[in-house]
Amino acid sequence: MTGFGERLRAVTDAHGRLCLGIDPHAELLRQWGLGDDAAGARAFALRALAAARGRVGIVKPQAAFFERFGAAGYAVLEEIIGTARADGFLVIADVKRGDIGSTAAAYGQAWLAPGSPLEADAMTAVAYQGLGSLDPVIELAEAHGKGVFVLTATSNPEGRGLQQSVSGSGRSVAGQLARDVAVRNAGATGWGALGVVIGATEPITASGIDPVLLQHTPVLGPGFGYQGTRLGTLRDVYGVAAASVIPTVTRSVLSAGPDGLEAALDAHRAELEQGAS
Ligand SMILES: O=c1ccn([C@@H]2O[C@H](COP(=O)(O)O)[C@@H](O)[C@H]2O)c(=O)[nH]1
Repeated sequence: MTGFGERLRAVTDAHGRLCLGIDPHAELLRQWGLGDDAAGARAFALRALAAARGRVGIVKPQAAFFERFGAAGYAVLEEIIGTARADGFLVIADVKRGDIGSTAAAYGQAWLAPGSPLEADAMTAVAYQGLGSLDPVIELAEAHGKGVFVLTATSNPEGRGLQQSVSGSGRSVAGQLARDVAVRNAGATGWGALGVVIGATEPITASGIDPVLLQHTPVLGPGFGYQGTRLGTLRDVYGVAAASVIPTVTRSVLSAGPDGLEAALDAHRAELEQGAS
């Protein structure tokens, strides 16, 4: 079985590292002339996938925007994840799940178990109950070539007080968590199956994260585009960890409307390439 890190590397080698978020916000559905309902979210997401084909290899549907529509929204999310995976996209389900271990295990089964209706390639998870509480999810992911991205330093400013506070170890909470994740990936030859989410809205060192540690840890990087950070500044934000970052853009592409998506994606890719060179 091919591990998640290797699968992620193959996709980024083929299509670049940019990840397109698929978030059917009510305002975007209106702007696109679609209903703010499950049918509108379906048309929106299918159009976004069509634009992404051949331009990016990774997509990140945000479950919240489908959950808004209850069972009908979940049916759409199932279809979108399945269609995207069948088309060869690597799908990161942005679900931000976490709980005591036995319940976390059920989240893992929902989003990562082969054959599950919502099976994705990776999911986002929350370690507020301790990184160890996610062990069942991480073990399930490793057994099936899947990935788990743990929120570490988020892009929203409200997270900083908690995430930058100094823990008993003398490190910031974010810095300690990043270190604990890196330790688990230490045996990997390339990227491991356990990633972190580190927002792009301020340099990662401000959160007490040592970028040198992240060589084997894939980093999901939201906060580019709509939240204000330019893709061209990737290196300034992540330092030596920049090579491990999967930068994510959502509203800054999707707000271009159904007829402007391809051009917006091409412009974002070009800006990322400039910054990476
Ligand atoms: O720290 C975080 C973690 C996750 N997100 C998610 O990423 C996208 C960002 O969308 P934009 O339109 O590019 O702002 C969204 O789904 C968030 O839930 C994040 O922004 N920050």
